[in-house]
Amino acid sequence: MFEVAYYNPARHHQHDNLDNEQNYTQGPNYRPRMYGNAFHPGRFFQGKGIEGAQHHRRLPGAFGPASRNSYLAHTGESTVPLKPKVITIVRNGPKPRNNVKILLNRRSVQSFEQLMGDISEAFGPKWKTNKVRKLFTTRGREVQGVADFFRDDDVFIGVGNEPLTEHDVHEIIEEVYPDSPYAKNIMKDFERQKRKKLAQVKDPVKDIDADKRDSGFGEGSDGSNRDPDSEFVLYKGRPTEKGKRRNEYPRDLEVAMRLDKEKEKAAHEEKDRVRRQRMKMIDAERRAQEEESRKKRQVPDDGKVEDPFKKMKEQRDKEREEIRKRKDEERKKQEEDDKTRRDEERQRREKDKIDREQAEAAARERQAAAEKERAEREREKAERRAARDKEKEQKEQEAREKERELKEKVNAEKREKHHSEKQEKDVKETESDKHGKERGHGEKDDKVKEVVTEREDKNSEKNDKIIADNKEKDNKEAERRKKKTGKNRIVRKTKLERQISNDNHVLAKYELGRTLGDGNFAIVRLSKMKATGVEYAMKVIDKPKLKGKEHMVENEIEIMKDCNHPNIVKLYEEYETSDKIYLVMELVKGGDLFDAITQSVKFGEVDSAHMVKDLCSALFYLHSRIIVHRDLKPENLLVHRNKDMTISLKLADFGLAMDVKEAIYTVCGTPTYVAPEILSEIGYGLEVDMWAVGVITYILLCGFPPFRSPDRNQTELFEFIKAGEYEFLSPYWDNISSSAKDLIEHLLVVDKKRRYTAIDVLCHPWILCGGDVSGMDGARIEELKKTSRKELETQAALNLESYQKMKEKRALTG
Ligand SMILES: Nc1ncnc2c1ncn2[C@@H]1O[C@H](COP(=O)(O)OP(=O)(O)OP(=O)(O)O)[C@@H](O)[C@H]1O
Repeated sequence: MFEVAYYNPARHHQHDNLDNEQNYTQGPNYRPRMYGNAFHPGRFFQGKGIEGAQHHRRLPGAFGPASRNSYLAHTGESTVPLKPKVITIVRNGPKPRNNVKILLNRRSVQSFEQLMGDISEAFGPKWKTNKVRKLFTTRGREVQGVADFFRDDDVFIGVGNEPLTEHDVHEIIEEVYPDSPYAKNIMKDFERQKRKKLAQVKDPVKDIDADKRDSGFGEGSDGSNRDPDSEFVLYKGRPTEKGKRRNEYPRDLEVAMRLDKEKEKAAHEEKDRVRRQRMKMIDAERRAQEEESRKKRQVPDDGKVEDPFKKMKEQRDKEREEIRKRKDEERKKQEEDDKTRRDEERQRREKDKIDREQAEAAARERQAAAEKERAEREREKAERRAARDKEKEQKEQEAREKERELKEKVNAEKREKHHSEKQEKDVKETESDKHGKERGHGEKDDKVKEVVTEREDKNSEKNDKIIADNKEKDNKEAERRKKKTGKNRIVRKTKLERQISNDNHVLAKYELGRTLGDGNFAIVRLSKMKATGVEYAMKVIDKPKLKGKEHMVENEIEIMKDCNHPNIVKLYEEYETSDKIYLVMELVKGGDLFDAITQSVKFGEVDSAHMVKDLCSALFYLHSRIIVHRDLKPENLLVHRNKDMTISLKLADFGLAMDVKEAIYTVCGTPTYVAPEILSEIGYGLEVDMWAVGVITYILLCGFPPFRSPDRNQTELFEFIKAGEYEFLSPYWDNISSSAKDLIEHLLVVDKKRRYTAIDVLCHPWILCGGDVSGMDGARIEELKKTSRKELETQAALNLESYQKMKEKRALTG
């Protein structure tokens, strides 16, 4: 802290100058100011740069006496600028004007703005709404910085948004220096100069605008070319309510002071100018020297010695920057590439998806079209088949008619013959009677004649009785033969002999066991005759399922019951109930050949040859009776395992079998085994079975069929069959004998006339040698072939004869 020394020259004159004061500042509303204890030295305003301040808010005599410094400033005495000083701030505004005194310490002032804020605050609680925005000296200079406070002036005029007029300044000077003669002189001078200057100044606004940037303080205020009038620039304030600016200048007051100071300042300025010029020269000289030495040392332009580390660092930074840039570029490029790749990928996926969908749609359409076409074909086929079946039915009907007629004819002839024989006998008896009569019975002659005549008359009546008697005799004979052949020999019954029964009756006789297999219309079950304990295979046919195909079962039964061959499944009994037909058959325990192939995949040539021989033996038997099976396939060949572990086959399922009286056109069978002539619909016969033998033989030896469609396309398969296109695929056929292949080649022949018959097969060397021709002598084989053929042909003739006789006999017996 330091003490403030006050010097108040006005204090002694305050009462004396009241009138003058009034005269000088009065206006119509002038209110005389109270003087006296206007200054309170004990209170100072505390701010950052302000040591203390005394408020005088609208107190009478608000203006205290000016300090010595202020006085000296006006008298032109020099001051000590950086010492702490007390300054008076007069707030411009309506009278009485407020003022504050502030003790300023140059060192503790931080900024001009802060100081301005503190000054505003010093004017009391309403300072925020009535801020001091600018400060002027009593000479009209604007305070621009802190340094301005420490020059000659110690009284300043604080201005807010309101304008500061010349009149205001006059009033304030009068208030601050009420009794000073100097102030009066100033005013006079001011008026005089004003008049003079106003006359000289052509465009004051221009001058003011040019000069208002220069407050007259600080560095800029010492320019020698400056217009002296510019120092009178005052604060213009805001536009008036009417929007006009009040550009009024207190020049008159200041002119005198300015002129006084001008000379002094000019001298100072001249000194300064010379000094600065000298300094400039010295500075230029120094720079030149430095430049020279820098060049010598090759130092950089900034005048500093080049730092190698700094250079390295710069170099490194530069490199890093380049690397970073390069990486950025690479990254950007990579990102662009990735984006392009992703876009391409997405486009490709979308295209694929569209292609796939189109392909699927096209496939669906194709499939739908194919299905439609297939359905159409099936429909046409079914129509053709129905037509053929109808035709066949008619033919069969006709045949049955013929047969019945023939039977009737035969019966008539028989009856005729029998009748004539009887008559002959009667005649003979009559003759002997006649002889007897002649030998003593002559009286009876007339009676005999009567009897003969009577018999002749009753001939027709008796015929029926005789036929009935004969039938009875036949039945008795059959019964007798049955008893004679033993218990295991079951006499096969004719169709007429089918026992009409009920399920309970069958189940009372047979015990039904597990299912052995099933087909389209039937289920085959293991069964045991309760009385004997002998096992059979019981085929239980579902009649409702048969609807429309009853003739097939009739065929099957008709043919089976006439067959008696070791390689054909035997039929022993048949029962019919309201909804079922029971067929009691020979039991074959080894399952079917299909399962056997599935288990073994394929068979050796020896086993295969034996199986083919069995099959062809059965076919030889059937074919010699002119019966075609039409459904030869591994599923219908039952496997019988012999005690010596060899396999025998037994032919079953005669559902499609039939007598061949003429060419058959019915398309039937199983696709893999069907013969080309069935497909070509040119009419077929027994040969179709031999084609199937060829297919089965092929399968036995390699495990797969000769005609295959890779796409399981039946049309394609049939095309292969019709063309007879097959091959002995390597490596499967590499080790199979040419003899076996030769047999197959003679069976899978499209031309049915050139195709091997069952006799041909049974006489083929491969069959004759049991699948092993290696050790067989050629001549021996030829001899065997001949004898075998001869035997078979004879046998075939006998078979046919006996079959025909049997048929005839059956026809005769009704
Ligand atoms: N005598 C039998 N001994 C043992 N099993 C048999 C016998 N007969 C048939 N089977 C078994 O029953 C299955 C069906 O027999 P079968 O073929 O006679 O019936 P299906 O109804 O005529 O058949 P599909 O509908 O194929 O013509 C045969 O595949 C076989 O496995």
